[in-house]
Amino acid sequence: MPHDVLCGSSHPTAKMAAHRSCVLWSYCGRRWSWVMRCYELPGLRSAWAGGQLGARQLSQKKQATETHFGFETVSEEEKGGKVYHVFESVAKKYDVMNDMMSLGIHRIWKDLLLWKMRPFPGTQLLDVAGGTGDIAFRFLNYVQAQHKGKQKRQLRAHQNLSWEEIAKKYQNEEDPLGGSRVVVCDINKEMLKIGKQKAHAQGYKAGLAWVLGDAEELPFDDDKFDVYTVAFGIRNVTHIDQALQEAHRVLKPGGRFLCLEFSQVNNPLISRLYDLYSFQVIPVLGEVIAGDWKSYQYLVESIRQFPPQEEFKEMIEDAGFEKVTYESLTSGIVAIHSGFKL
Ligand SMILES: COc1cc(O)cc(C/C=C(\C)CC/C=C(\C)CC/C=C(\C)CC/C=C(\C)CC/C=C(\C)CC/C=C(\C)CC/C=C(\C)CC/C=C(\C)CC/C=C(\C)CCC=C(C)C)c1O
Ligand SMILES: C[S@@+](CC[C@H](N)C(=O)[O-])C[C@H]1O[C@@H](n2cnc3c(N)ncnc32)[C@H](O)[C@@H]1O
Repeated sequence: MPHDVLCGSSHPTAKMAAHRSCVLWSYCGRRWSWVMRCYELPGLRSAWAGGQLGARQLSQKKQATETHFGFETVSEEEKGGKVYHVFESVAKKYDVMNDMMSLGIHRIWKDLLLWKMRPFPGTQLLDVAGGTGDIAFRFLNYVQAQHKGKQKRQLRAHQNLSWEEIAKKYQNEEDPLGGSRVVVCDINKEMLKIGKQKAHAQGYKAGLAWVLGDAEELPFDDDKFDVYTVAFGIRNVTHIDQALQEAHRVLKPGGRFLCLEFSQVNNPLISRLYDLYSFQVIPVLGEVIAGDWKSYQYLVESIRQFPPQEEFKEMIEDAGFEKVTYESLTSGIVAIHSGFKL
């Protein structure tokens, strides 16, 4: 019964909670303890139990300072520190964990993000919550390959060049990226440290900068970037609406917002298997590979707290983006949302 009541509610927090309870119902069956945890969300328990105006007003006041960290209710001040600790703790094993958990599928999702972006020569990209640099490295590979292709086509077009002239053209090429640049911005020093080590080991140098910064308060001027990406990052931010407004602020008019994030699975059978896999396998892998069950428990819980495709689309529109669309991948395990600053 509470499930129906919550699903019918129009209050945003209740709507999100209703979504969560739907997810947990389908997974939990008769595991009442999990269902009860849904009602421990900010404000909901008192609104449900009290059912009186006073209690509701009180809970709404509480909502202003409380948020969630996975399935746990924490104060907004606490959340940032807890998220910081998670990524500080997993940084060294982050990349190997992603390959193990997804059997490499996360690489395909990240490639698809780049193919969707189709950066043009000279693109200025800001990759927020960029962590160990996966999106940035893909971007550099893409623009370098694109620039080489363009150079080859230009040379082929000049039929009568001597080999010396061709060699000279290659040697004089000052910028193999054709003016494109990427800034990786992340709040976590340890994640950036691993990213920089990877960049050094893999030979990425030009066109790449690492900046310590908060998605909610970006250390960049207005109208600076052509593209803003955030991959598996926005779910961890305390005030998602603020991060979206910051994305809008730093993009140039005409600039594009692209977000790759976990979303809602749309196939009931896959959803069941995915829930089983998430809750029974991922924390175990976290413990065995990274020696960190809790951080991977947080990962799977935070995925269930994140709004589904349509709701997140509306949040992006509320931040001022236009022509907002999304594409669900792998049955909705993840989705790529896109929007433009016009
Ligand atoms: C702390 O925060 C974080 C830390 C991080 O390291 C990363 C992130 C951000 C996240 C990423 C960058 C991506 C990370 C990727 C994932 C979280 C995984 C996403 C999951 C998938 C792509 C696989 C989805 C799985 C299914 C659709 C269900 C299929 C599952 C099964 C057939 C297994 C069902 C499980 C059970 C019945 C439970 C008992 C099973 C066992 C003990 C055997 C264990 C089996 C395996 C290890 C096989 C694993 C199978 C797959 C990966 C399936 C792949 C197939 C498909 C996609 C169809 C971050 O925030
Ligand atoms: C799951 S990782 C994603 C890393 C990378 N984008 C990828 O796709 O592999 C999430 C990242 O978000 C960062 N993060 C969390 N909260 C943040 C915030 N408020 N501002 C900037 N980065 C944040 C974490 O430090 C972490 O590096």
